[in-house]
Amino acid sequence: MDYPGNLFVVAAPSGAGKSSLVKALLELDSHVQPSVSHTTRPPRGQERHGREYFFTSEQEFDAMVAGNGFIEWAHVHGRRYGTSRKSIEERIGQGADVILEIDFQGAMQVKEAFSNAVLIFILPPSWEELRSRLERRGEDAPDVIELRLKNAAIEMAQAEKFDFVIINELFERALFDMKTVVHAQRLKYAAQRRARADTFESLNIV
Ligand SMILES: Nc1ncnc2c1ncn2[C@@H]1O[C@H](COP(=O)(O)OP(=O)(O)OP(=O)(O)O)[C@@H](O)[C@H]1O
Ligand SMILES: Nc1nc2c(ncn2[C@@H]2O[C@H](COP(=O)(O)O)[C@@H](O)[C@H]2O)c(=O)[nH]1
Repeated sequence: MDYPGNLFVVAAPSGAGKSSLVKALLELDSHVQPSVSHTTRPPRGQERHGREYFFTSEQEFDAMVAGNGFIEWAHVHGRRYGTSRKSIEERIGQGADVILEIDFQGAMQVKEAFSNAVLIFILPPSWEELRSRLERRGEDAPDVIELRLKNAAIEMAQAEKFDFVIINELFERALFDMKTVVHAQRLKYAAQRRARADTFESLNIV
């Protein structure tokens, strides 16, 4: 199905900075809307239901899976996370651009279902910096940080399957790269739609 809005998917190992980059992009570009995922993990710190995530029970999550309620879902760091089908299809159907912050397994599922989706992978500049960002963030217990670093190796091996890879060393540089990808996709999509409309017109197809 062809939707008028664009779908952007941002994945990265935990701590690489994807939430910070997406937040900054949303502040600069009011046409891009965030997606709020469902998760079975408990809230951290100041997180609120419906803002960072919809925090759901295992049973609620099972029911959404059974009802085909997710465009993608995956086990990540021992919990389940998923993106609501209804919310995404409604918004891109109305012409909004939606950005998903999800893991690589989910990103691959999105590309299968939405071939026009643009997949962006964020890499940290080094392992030392990734560890230090997770530690400085101060939101995860040491054993959780170790698990996230272990999973990071598996996740980073998937980077080459993405359309774009951005290295988040200098934050402003990485943000500029992400903005460029978003704008380029809009221009490309608009040009494709115009070319198709022109062809239809010249062939007298309504
Ligand atoms: N370019 C950067 N330089 C230095 N610190 C950064 C940079 N980008 C992000 N950070 C910091 O690194 C930490 C991790 O960033 P963030 O929470 O955005 O990561 P994430 O990839 O979204 O992680 P998760 O998947 O666990 O949510 C935060 O404290 C953030 O302020
Ligand atoms: N496949 C999906 N992955 C998701 C989704 N929402 C978030 N995530 C990823 O989970 C990890 C951990 O997130 P955290 O908030 O617990 O630190 C991170 O890589 C997210 O990108 C989703 O809907 N689907």
